[in-house]
Amino acid sequence: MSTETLILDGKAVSDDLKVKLAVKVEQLKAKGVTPCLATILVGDDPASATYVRMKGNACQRLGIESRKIELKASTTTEELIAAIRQLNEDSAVHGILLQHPVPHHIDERAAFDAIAIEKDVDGVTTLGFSQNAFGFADYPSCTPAAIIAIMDYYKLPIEGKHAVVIGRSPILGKPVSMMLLNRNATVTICHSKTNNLGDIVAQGDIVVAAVGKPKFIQGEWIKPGAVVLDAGYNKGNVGDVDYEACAERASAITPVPAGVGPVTIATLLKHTVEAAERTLKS
Ligand SMILES: Nc1nc2c(c(=O)[nH]1)N[C@@H](CN(C=O)c1ccc(C(=O)N[C@@H](CCC(=O)O)C(=O)O)cc1)CN2
Repeated sequence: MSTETLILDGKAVSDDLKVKLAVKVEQLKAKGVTPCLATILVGDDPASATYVRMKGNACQRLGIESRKIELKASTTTEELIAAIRQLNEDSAVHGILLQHPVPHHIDERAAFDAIAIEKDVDGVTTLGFSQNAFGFADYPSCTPAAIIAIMDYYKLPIEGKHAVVIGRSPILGKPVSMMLLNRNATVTICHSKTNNLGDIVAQGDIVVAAVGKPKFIQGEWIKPGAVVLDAGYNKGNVGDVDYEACAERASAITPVPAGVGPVTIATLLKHTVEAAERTLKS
């Protein structure tokens, strides 16, 4: 790795966010409101169970209530939607998180869209996505928001830069592309059918890896001085970026672990606290 390369420390960014959140949680509690996040886990995917547990633990550490809903793998779309509607109606619940992915037989889009917009702290509904695309979402999707938060924390410029996003998922590649566009970057979105991927990545001043394939982004693709953000969370805590090789050329890079991941969780907590604050205003 070049000695010049800045390691973008997600733990530092998330700790900074959490310090501010702890104050807000205390203020809310003094007013009789305990922020509450309901997490829904369907089935028994061990990685998903780990992520949900991490979210619950993070809530607990900050004094946010977390309510864990665990549904069996055979749950139908209708049953899942009924559970979500119950949480929509529960005034003690401020945010709802449905862990992705759900088992294949479930219509995940329909389930996401059953979440009331004011409780969509994970930014997964079609309406939330659209609001984010227009640039006025209360709760943009958490990993995209985490990527922007890391860039802002380190004062890395976005405006005028060419951002290359690899991945087009509805909770990551697409929303982060819109957020970068709304910050006046020129955005290229690449995906599994993109020809000459390496040549396109090599044009990026900012490279966001959200492809879901371990060590997929090669060092020789990276333009010298580019900022590399790795949103990958593959098995064994391996990112989408070949870290050592990319760090040789990048001016700044997020590691995995301790890069985008912790900020994603802190962002979810931030949105939950904001949702609780909004109930006092309405
Ligand atoms: N409904 C959602 N589902 C999923 C999302 C999401 O944002 N909303 N994102 C991913 C997984 N994910 C959160 O759910 C997630 C993955 C990894 C981490 C993280 O902090 N990882 C650590 C390493 C893990 C560890 O310490 O054991 C790190 O990078 O340092 C956070 C969130 C898919 N599903």
